[in-house]
Amino acid sequence: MGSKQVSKSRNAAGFSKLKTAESPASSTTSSSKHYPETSVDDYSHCSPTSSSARSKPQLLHTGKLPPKALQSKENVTVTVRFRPLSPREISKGEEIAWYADGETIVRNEHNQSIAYAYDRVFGPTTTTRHVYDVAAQHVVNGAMAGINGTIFAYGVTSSGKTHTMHGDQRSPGIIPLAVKDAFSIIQETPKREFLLRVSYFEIYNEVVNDLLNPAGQNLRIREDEQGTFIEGIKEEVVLSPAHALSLIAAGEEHRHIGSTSFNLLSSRSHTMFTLTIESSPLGDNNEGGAVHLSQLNLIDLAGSESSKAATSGLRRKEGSYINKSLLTLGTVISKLTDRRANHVPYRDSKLTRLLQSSLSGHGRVSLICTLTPASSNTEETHNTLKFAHRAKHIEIQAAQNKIIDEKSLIKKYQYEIRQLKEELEQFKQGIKPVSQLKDTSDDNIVLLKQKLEEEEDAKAALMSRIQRLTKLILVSTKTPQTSRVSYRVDPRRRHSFGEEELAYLPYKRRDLMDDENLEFYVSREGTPETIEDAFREEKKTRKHGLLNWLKLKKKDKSFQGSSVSDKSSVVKSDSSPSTPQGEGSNFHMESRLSEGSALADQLLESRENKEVHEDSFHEFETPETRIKMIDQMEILREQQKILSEEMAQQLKTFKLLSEEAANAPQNEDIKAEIKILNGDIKAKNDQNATLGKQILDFVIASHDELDKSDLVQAVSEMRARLNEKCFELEVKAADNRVIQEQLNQKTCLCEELQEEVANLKHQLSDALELGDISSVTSHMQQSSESPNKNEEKVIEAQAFEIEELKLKTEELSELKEQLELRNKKLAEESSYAKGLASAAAVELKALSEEVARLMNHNQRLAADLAAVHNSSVTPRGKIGNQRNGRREKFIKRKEQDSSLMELKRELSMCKEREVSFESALVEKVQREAELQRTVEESKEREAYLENELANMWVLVAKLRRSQGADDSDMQQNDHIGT
Ligand SMILES: Nc1ncnc2c1ncn2[C@@H]1O[C@H](COP(=O)(O)OP(=O)(O)OP(=O)(O)O)[C@@H](O)[C@H]1O
Repeated sequence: MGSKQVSKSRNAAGFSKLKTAESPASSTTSSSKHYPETSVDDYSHCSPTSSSARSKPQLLHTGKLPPKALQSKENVTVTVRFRPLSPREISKGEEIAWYADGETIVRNEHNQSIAYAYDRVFGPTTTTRHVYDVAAQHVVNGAMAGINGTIFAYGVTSSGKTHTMHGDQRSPGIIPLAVKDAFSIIQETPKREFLLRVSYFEIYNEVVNDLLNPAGQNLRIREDEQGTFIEGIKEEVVLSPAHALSLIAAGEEHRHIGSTSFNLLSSRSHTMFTLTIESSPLGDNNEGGAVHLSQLNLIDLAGSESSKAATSGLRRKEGSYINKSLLTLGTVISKLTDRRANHVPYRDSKLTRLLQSSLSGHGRVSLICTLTPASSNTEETHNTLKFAHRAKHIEIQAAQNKIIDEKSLIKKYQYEIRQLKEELEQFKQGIKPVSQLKDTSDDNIVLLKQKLEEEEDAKAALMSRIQRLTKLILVSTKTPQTSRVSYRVDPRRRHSFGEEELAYLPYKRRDLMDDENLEFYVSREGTPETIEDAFREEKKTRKHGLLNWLKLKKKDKSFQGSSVSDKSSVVKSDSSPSTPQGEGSNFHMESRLSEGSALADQLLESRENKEVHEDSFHEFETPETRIKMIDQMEILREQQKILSEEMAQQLKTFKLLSEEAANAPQNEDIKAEIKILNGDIKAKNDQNATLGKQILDFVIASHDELDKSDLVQAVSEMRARLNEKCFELEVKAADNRVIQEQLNQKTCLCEELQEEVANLKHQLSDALELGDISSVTSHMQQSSESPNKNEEKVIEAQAFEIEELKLKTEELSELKEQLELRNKKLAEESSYAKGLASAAAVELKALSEEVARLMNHNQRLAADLAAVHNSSVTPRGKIGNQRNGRREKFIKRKEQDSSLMELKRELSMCKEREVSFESALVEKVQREAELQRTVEESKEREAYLENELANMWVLVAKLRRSQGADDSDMQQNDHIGT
């Protein structure tokens, strides 16, 4: 069984750099050079799909056609596959938003003018087998002929990618169909021999994990002059479709799958299954023939998730990684189709890094876009259609990779087989039959017998190695003459899966959560346990396919007691006699195993197989180990056969010797030979019995082990769930740690700022104490008293600088003092002016009151005067009295006039004083403003001086430090000097 670890495996480019391993199936280190050739010896040119697959899509609603230049080149094959509306969508009353209009057009139900054309559009009832024939078969054919190929499914979550790529037992997907087809092509190509190996990995949250080797986590993507590759990924040589499918099934166990609101078993990672194909012309003299090397990459992408998806925690994190990588894929495809773009961002995600060679290289690419017709997904479906439309314009050039380098793995094995055969031939010629050793003495006979045994051992080892290597190289069982058409394969090749192969496919993979189980899911929707349970149930159901098969096999064995290899022939597909690989799931049994197997050494084999046999009791948990079991059974049976053949030969010799002994009864040598031969035959008989027992034990033990496998599976499931929970917790813990760290950082920052403020305050107050300066300077002076003459000048300069700084500081301090004094004076003046102003204001107020009083008085007098004047106009009879009265009044009036004059004078004087007070007040206000300005200026000056002072402190500190460094240098120099 070819299980090996290789350190490197090329990616989609098909560039392979292989590394040594011990087992025959191991890859070898090689710097194989291969050159793409434009002449393609392809098995697919007669594919019915090729013509349609190469027509261009056109965006009908814009009326745009692809440029002419594009039409002349080969493009990515882009097909679109609708899935039916799911029962859940139907129950929700969803309607069809997009539909397949004929074989090449997708149209929008609500806006008929929006339509896209592709190489082929598959409706919801199309079978995966038909999708394979149209979208994948030509890529597989090319890969078998040395042209790299990549097939990938793209679409939103739950649109049917995994259904299309993996499928289930009722409807096998593109991957099993491609694997089956690859082996069929080998059967149909009798002129070449092939070596197939597989790798399987996932990209989960931007981390590459090996699905064939659980220890291979977080693998690195590396690049060299030949392209991108994954460092340390495991590659396994495969011998039959069942073997390859068993590896996928084992790998799927490790893939990240989780339940989302859209899909109960949603792929949370992108997976890439790579089949590496090497082939060379058949025959022993094929040294000159070029080896074809290619890779077939089968990719199941995780689905893009819309923002509508109500996810949280881990699922959201996964979703964002998935969306980001798919977005990058979209950007890369846009750039590849935009002739003006000079940079394609392949490196932005691991997915695009690994797809780089496929998208930009010399291989065939087929993109299958899966769609849900549901109206709730209209926008997402439209985006997928646009993505598919862009992808159609990527130009590719299919070319065959031919390796000229002798170090290709198949060449290496072929060379080794030749060498071993030659060695074996030499051995055969070197071993003399016992009957030729008549003249030798007894001692010599013992020695010769020993030598003979050793040679037999070596011969057996050689045989065993030849067998193993031969088993790895796959050849057609058909002779070139019986082949229908050499190098051409029937385009309508059909793949019927044997029971054994189907067992590796999920029984009913990822059925919609709304299928038969819909009610169960819907009725209790929202409760996490329910979803969990459903998820578990679903996973269990998925495994039942394999488990049932194993149980079935167990029964078969107990009833029939026949070997597994026999069983494989029972599994031969009678349903399709035209399908070569359907004729036997153990393809390797039809390889060149039988060639020269008659002389295998049973001793060595039985020793090796005893170990294998014992180990194998613990290896029934996975399909992979089951394959090992089948192989080991085969080996045991093969050994039994070889042993029987050898015993028959020895019996023949024994018969001859007995006849000789009867003719010459005196000949002791013959008797001795007979004795030895007898012993040998007995030993072989015992070994045969042991082998029989081992086979029986093997069958019995496998029964028990198969029962245990249920338990083992349950435990591994629990373990997987536990791991998932742990991972979730880890993610949460990591989030918490990040938040905690951020909080700590903020607190630290706050503390630092507070410290800085305190420091600045402190420095300012220190700077004000000038005494410090002198102490610093004196310290500097002290430390500057260095004996080192070389440094004297520097120290002097520094001392001078410090002196200067000191002077400047003093000057500044004086200036500051003066300014402070001036400030003080100005402040005093200002307060005095303010006092004056307020006094003036009070006086002004008093004066204005006085003025108001006088004016009132004036008015009263004026009123009196008017009254007097009125009364002076009287009759003549009263003239005498009146004359006296007039005089009195005249005198009175005169008096009043003079007092009025006086009042007026007083008033005008008051007014004058008021004006003068007012002008004095204005002057004072002006003066005050001036003083205020001066105060401001002084403050500014003061701030400036403080700043200067702080700068000087910084300078002083620097000088101090440099002085310290100089001192330590000097001390060091002194130290070195001493
Ligand atoms: N063509 C189809 N015919 C019938 N059922 C289909 C078809 N395509 C998908 N389905 C069903 O739809 C469901 C979701 O499909 P699947 O798991 O393949 O989606 P997906 O795109 O791989 O989702 P995710 O990206 O979440 O992994 C499954 O139950 C599947 O059986």
